[in-house]
Amino acid sequence: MTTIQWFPGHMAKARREVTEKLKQIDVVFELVDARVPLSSRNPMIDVLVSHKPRLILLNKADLADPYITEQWSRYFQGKGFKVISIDSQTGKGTEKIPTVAKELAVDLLEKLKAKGMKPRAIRALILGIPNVGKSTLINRLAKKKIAKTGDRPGITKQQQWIKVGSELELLDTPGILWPKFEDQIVGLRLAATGAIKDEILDFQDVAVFLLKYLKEQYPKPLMERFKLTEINEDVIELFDAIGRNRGLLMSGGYIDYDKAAELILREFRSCKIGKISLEKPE
Ligand SMILES: Nc1nc2c(ncn2[C@@H]2O[C@H](COP(=O)(O)OP(=O)(O)OP(=O)(O)O)[C@@H](O)[C@H]2O)c(=O)[nH]1
Repeated sequence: MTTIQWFPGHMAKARREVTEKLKQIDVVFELVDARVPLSSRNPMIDVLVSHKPRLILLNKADLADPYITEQWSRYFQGKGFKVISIDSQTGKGTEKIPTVAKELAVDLLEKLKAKGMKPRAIRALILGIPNVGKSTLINRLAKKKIAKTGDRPGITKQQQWIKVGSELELLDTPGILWPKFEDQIVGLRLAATGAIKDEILDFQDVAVFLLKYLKEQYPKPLMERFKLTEINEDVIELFDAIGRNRGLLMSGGYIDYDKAAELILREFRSCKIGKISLEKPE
């Protein structure tokens, strides 16, 4: 996971670097987390890449609620975007990317043709906030390990194009942009997915937020995973029940809330509670 601290200077620099990269490319692949598609978008993305055709990739779809991911696809399509839901780890869905990229660049290809030029490969850039899966997707499309997790704003390296089939080329370094910070709920959603480091937000707060959400939206999977006989309205009671059932006790028989919070977050992130989305379209 990234170590970037997004101070204003770093944001300005990331923005400059992305603007520089955009000059070389035809289409943008905006990568978001399918569990939190709006919270995991950069707040300035629409302004920054307004002049480029864009494909929205709902990544980590293997972890998200398929029914809600479908709703998100329709939501973004309704806003005029092309959308594909993908799992970059296994590659599921990624095979559709070259064809959709070509559809997006149709105007460009027409222009080249009109000028009597040969059609060339479409050039794409992957753009997203930290930890959303940019490197995993680049490696998947390249069919080998290319992107290092050390590729950070500020570390200059020779950029190269990766061939993805015969009609698509991908910049081997992604564009990294900062997440939204202004909204507490956005921060909690990002923290729950692991996009924000656990030291930044109190992880007990994050676990409480998650548990409140799960008890409202996913009571059945929650009960099954933690062998609960009922969903208690009081979150502390829920913590207690989970802690007791898993034997997370301190001396004196008190529940170890730190351990219980850690467990809830870990099991959510590793999909053990189920395929869960933390955000729904309005
Ligand atoms: N389950 C699942 N995990 C994924 C997927 N894509 C990426 N990951 C995991 O998410 C974590 C972050 O992936 P990276 O590819 O390092 O993300 P990044 O956007 O390059 O991150 P930064 O380098 O911090 O900007 C890793 O643990 C990946 O294995 C996916 O589609 N499904």
